[in-house]
Parts: sequence; C-alpha cells; structure tokens
Amino acid sequence: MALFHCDACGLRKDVSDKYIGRSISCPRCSNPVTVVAVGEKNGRTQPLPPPEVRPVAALDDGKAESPAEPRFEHRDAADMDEILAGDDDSARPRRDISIPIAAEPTAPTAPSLMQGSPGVNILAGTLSGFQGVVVCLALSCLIFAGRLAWSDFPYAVLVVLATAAAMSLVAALRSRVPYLQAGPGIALGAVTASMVRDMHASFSAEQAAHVLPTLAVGVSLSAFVVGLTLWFVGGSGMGKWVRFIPHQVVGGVLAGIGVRVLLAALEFQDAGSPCLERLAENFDFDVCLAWAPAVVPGVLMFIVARRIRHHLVSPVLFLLLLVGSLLGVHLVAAPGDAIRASEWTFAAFSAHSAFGPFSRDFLGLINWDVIADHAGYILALAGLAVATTMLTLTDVDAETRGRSDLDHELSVTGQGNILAALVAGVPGTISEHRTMSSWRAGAAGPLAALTAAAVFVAAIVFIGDILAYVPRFVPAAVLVFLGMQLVARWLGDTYAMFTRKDDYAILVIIFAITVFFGVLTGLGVGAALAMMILISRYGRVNVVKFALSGATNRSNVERAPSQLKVLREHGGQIYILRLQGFIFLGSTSALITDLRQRIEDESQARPRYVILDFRLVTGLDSAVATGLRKLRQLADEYGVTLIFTSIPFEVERQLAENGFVLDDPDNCSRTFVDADFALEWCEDRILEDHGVLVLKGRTVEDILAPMFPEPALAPTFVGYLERVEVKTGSHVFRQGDASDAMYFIVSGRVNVQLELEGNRIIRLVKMGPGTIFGEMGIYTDTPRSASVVAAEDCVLYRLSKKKLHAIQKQDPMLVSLIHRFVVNRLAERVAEANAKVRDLIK
Ligand SMILES: Nc1ncnc2c1ncn2[C@@H]1O[C@@H]2COP(=O)(O)O[C@H]2[C@H]1O
Repeated sequence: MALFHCDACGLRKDVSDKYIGRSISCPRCSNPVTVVAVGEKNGRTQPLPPPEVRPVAALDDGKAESPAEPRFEHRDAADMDEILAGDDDSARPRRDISIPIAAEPTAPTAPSLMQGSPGVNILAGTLSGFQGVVVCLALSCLIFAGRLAWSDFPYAVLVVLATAAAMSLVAALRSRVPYLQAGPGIALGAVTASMVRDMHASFSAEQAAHVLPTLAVGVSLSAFVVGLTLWFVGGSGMGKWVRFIPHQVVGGVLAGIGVRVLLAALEFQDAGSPCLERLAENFDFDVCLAWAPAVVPGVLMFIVARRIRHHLVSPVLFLLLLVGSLLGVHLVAAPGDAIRASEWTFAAFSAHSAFGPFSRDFLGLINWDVIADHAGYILALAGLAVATTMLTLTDVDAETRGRSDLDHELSVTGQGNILAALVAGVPGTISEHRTMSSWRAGAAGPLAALTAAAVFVAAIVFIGDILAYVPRFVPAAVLVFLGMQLVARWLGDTYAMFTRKDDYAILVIIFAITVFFGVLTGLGVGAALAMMILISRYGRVNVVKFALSGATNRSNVERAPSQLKVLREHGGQIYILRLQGFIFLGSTSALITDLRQRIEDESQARPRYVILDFRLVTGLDSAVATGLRKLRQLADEYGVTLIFTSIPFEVERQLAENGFVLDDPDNCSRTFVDADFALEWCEDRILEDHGVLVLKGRTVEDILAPMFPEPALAPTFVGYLERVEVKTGSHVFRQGDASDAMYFIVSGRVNVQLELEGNRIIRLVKMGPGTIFGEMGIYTDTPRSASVVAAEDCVLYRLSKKKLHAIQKQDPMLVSLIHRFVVNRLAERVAEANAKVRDLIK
C-alpha cells in the first residue's frame, strides 16, 4: 500500500504500490505529488516491516480500517504491521464467488516428421494431393480463364499448383496440427478471380501485353500481403480477437461467394460472359446444353458428397469425373487419338512453357497503377484469409477434438502464403476439406502434408501432358461442386446453428449483397455490420454485475450484536453496485435510470450511500465524465452520497482534469481504495447516527448482558473472566501457540491474521467490542489457527481453559450458557456469510 498526500490541499489517499515514487498531479488541486510507501514521510523512510500481503479467496471483502480518518498519521513503527496487513486493498479478502476455471491448456507442440504410421500418412497425403490437384485445376480456370490468353494458361495452372506445393511444405514443416493440409481454396480463389477480372477490365485490347505481367504480379502481391497479415495477426497473439468476428457476416459472404463461383463455372463452360443475363433476356436451349456437362456431374457429386461422409468420397468422385468425362468425350465427340486434338480438352504443354511470359520485358510491362487501384481487393483478401483460417481451424478442432493454437496456425498459414508469393502463387489458406479427409484417412503426422506437397510437385512436372486428356468441362464441374458446397454449408447448414433468427437474417442479407453487388461490397457491408453487431451486443451487457444491499453485505469488520442489529435494520441505506466490463456513456445512462428507479422504489429502504465499485471494470470511455456528472446530479437531488471504489488513479486524475473531481466530500462524493473500506465507512456513519459506533466506556456487564443467553447470569460469568489490557501492535497470541484461553473484546479492535511462509500476512477479519476470539482453539483443542494483534489499545476479558473446566465441574448450568453464547457467535458468522451468498445469487 502506498500513500498519496497532497501538501497543498491536504488530500490523502491510499493507492496501490505501483504508484510508489511516481509524481502524480493531485486530482483535487493539480499540485504534483510524489507517492510514497507507507511509512515514508517527508522523504524519510521509516523502517517498514517486510510482510507481503496477499488477498485471500473468501466470500468476504476483507476487513476494513476506518478509511475516513487520516489513517496514516501519528502511527508508530508498531502500527506499520497493522497498516501493511490491514490497509492494503489487496490484503482484503474478496467477496466475489469465483468459479474455478480449467487451467489454460498448454499449446500443442510441433509433431515430429515421422509421427504416425508412415504408410497411412503417405496414403492420406496422396489422396489429399490428388484432390488438391483437381481443385487447383478448377481454381486456375476460375481465376485466370477468360482473362489470360489460352497460350498463357500453363502459367495459370502452374502457379496455382506451386501455391499448393509451397503451402503444403510449410504446413508439413511448421504446423502443429499433424494432419493439416493447406493450399489455394475456393473462397479466396473466388475473390482473387474477381480481382483479376476487374484488373483485366482495366486494359484495352491494345494493352494486351501488359495483362499477364500485371495480373501475375497483382495476384502474387496479394498472396504476399495475405501472408504478412496472417503472420502478423498470429505472431502478435491477436487470434483471440479474430474469434470475435461474427459468424453470420463471414458466413453470408462465403455463401455469396459460392453463388458467384457457380456463375463463374457457367460462364467458363459457356465461354461467354454474363451468360445468365443472356438467358434472362432470351431463353436459349443451346446455352443450357452447354452448361449441362458441368452442371450435371457437379450437382451429382454434390448430392453424393452430402450423403456419404467418407474420406474417400471426394477422391473417388473426382476420379469418376475424370474417367467418366474422358469416356463421354470419347463416345460423343472425338474417338481415339483425336481427343487430344479436339476442342473438348485442354492443349498439352510442357512445364517450361509456363516460363514463357517471363522471357519478355516482364517487369517493364507491369502496370502498377492498375494494381494500386485494386488494393481494396488485396485488403479484402487479407481480411477474409484471417477470418476463414480461424473458422476452418475452429471447425477442424471441433470435428477432430483437436486443440490447436490459432495464433501459431495463423502464422504458419501466413508463412505458407509468403512462400507461395515468392513462387508467383495465389493466396491460400488451410484446406478444411482436405484436412478433414486426411484426418479421417488416419493421417497423424506431417508426412501426410509432405506427401501432398510431393504430389503437387509431380503435378507441376506432368500436368502439361495429363491436361491433354482432361475435358474442359471437368474444372467447371468441380467449380459447380465446390460452389454448391459453399452455399449449402453457409446458407443451409448454418440455419440450425444460429440460436437467434435475426442473426440468420443478417447472414442472408450479406449473402444477397455479395451475390448482387460483388464480393467487395459484401465484405465491406459485412465488416460494417460486424462492428454494429459487436457494439450493440456488447452495449447490452449489463454494466452492473451485482446490486447488493448493505443490510446483508457487510464489511469484514466483525461487530457487536447491538451494532449488527442496527446494521441489519438500517444497512439497506447502503446500496452497492459492482460494475463490470467497459463503461460507455451509454452504460452510465442505463445506470442512472436503474439507480433512479431504486431510489424511488418505496418498497425498499431509500439508499443514502451508493457505492460504485469499479474493481471489475475493464475500461472507461473518454465521454464517461459526462455520465458521472449526471450521476452526481441525481445523487444531489436525492441527498445520496456517492462513493467510488477501486477507480484507477490515472482515471481519477483524468476525470479531475475534465473538471470532475471524484473525491469531493463537500459534494457528497468520496473515493476509497476498495469496496470494503467504503462499506466500513458507510456502516460507521449509520452506527454513529444510532449512537452505537463507540461502545467504549461501558462496563463489561453492559456489553455482555444483551448477548448472554441468560442476561441475569452475565455478572456471574464475568466473575470468572480476567481483565487484560493489550497495547496497539502487540500480539494477544500467535498462530501455532497452544490454545489456553478465549477472549471477549470490551474496547478497541484486533486484527485476526494468517501468517504464511515467506513473512506473508493475510488479514482475515477485524473484530471490535462485543465480539469473541480464541474460541476455536479451546473447543477443538488445537493450536491457534491465526495470530491476533491489537489494532488499537484494547481491553479484553479472558476466560482460560482451566477456568472453563472448573466452571464445568462447579456450575454445569453456567457452562451450558457459555457454550450457547459461543455457538450463537459462530452461528452469527455463518448466517452473515449465507446472507451475502443469497444476495450475490439473487
Ligand atoms: N476466518 C475467521 N473469521 C473470524 N475469526 C477467525 C477466523 N479465523 C480465525 N478466527 C479467530 O481467530 C482465532 C485464532 O485462534 P483460535 O484458532 O483459537 O480461534 C480463532 C478464531 O477465534
């Protein structure tokens, strides 16, 4: 505990240790004040006792010193013990019920290369690689077909395959998810395709030479930016924030992308642009016929894959598609070797032909303005990559019961993209489908992803020859299949997922915007909606965690029964609001409305003291001073004293700079280091009003009689007691001592404190006149469970164990009254604790 003492205006405050030595301007008069450790006065450090004081987990808020008075004046060295043990806010036991939270799981470690069965891993990786190659072919058509000349198509295929190889390699070497598969995917592919289409539209026919270099660099640059973004988000540990991106927003965009993929597939199949528009104007059977080779197998594959969930489904479907389409073309159009020369299949090429474009004046032909104009797409790709990586990993974890480290996997995916960009690749992410298939196939180590990388490399070498046998509608059919899967997944499957149907409505709206106005608009509107959703949901979180009454929630000062009676009857004048979360101007308005209702509620005692506890508050909006000013106006109106507790010192100072001084007794506004000090102060005011704050000056009989089960026998009992005087700071007894007596407090206060290893002291409770201590050791016949130290000069009455035994023999009737007396005191403690619990769970 540290002390803030302003010489100019006299303001004294208990502040946290972290301020020691710092110069802080006084919240009341702006005079600069250096905060000193307790015991340090006028630059002279008094010897401080070493104990470190820690909070104790309990239902109570801890005991309080009287905070209203200048607590650090006129203390001698003996007092320091008490101050340290008692005044530190951290030393006060807290009242909150804490629910044990499972320990944060440790991050998974990197799997070793040969982890799992090599045979199974290789098989799973081969299947994943095969699926990946088919998808890569579809993506290269989606992204580049119609934008690049067919002569440049080898380049398109090879850079997409190179992306898959690079990302698989990085996943194998760096990911901690042993079955993770990564590569270019349909969602990012579709956005890249939109970017490429728009870039392409920027060129006139005469600028054809600029098209490939600009598109190629634009795409690789976006992979690079996506990579850097993912790496940065993961590396800086921002994964936990990414999880707040609303599902409905990303889902709507992804479903919309699905429809756009379907349209792109039809466009590709028909080799004409806006085919749907053409069809809408004039129904053309030929157009439908042109779509059929893509739509029919695509829809069939979709239906089968929806029904059978097996890791072999996709590879088998793709294989059937390839073989079936080849047979179909053979039968219908071009039998025998003529297939290779027909228009139905792609033209063969050699891998090195992909480097053709680079032989020209490549760098000089790049149109950087066009790339800069499409920066919005690049940013959209980065945002979507972060969101989809998070969603995919979450889904993979849910399905595989895995426990992956999102930040690490975001970084790995980022690194994969950067490597992909270096080989002129396209943006990519974790492949959910292939990862799940690998896992279902039994992949258990990075060898699976490494095998997939090898398959991609092999594809780069051989694809030129293989393509001559692949009918052109195959990639279109795959796109139909993937597009339908996206729509079904995000528009269909998610319907049941949302507990609130308005969330689903938002998804549908964003879906429609993406379909009709494009991916960029969908993402933009989605981002704006996401922000609004977060603000509106967060704003609805009740800023008041607990609203408690001082009648049942008392400070940790144990009081005499006569005082307890007064507090039970009049404690309702204290109203405690434990605030939580981030406090906006909006939340203070809600607080004012609630408080006004509570004050005007005639069925309950009218609050005179309102304690606003900020201990669980995570932050305050800068405009909150206005709300607090209104709160004070309300307090003035009803004659209520506002008490602010656990407010960070900086915040108090900032508010003061804005003209709102929190600690302003003249304006019925006070601050205390924590709620327990505040509670004690309020209780003292109520006890003072009823003339029972100080029980001093009365005789032991006066104090004892009202609580003794048989008041008439109280003087007989007193006859057995021995009067003891204890000076401030002296121990009555120490923890572990033999228990030889119990004590009754007639005047003064004592601290009951636990002494822990390493000189640490925890104050459990503070006791005043009319209370007893030391009874546990006597009744359980065990050593002292805690030390008891006089916080003030005390007059105690001592009943020794010997005397108790003597009374037992001589006066069994009196001893049973003593037992009842002790039991009553213990029962009172338990009843108080129960009342607090009840109040908390109300
Ligand atoms: N948590 C507590 N709340 C109130 N009183 C306590 C608590 N723990 C210990 N005491 C008192 O402190 C005394 C320490 O010595 P005893 O164990 O004999 O008896 C104990 C009680 O009277």
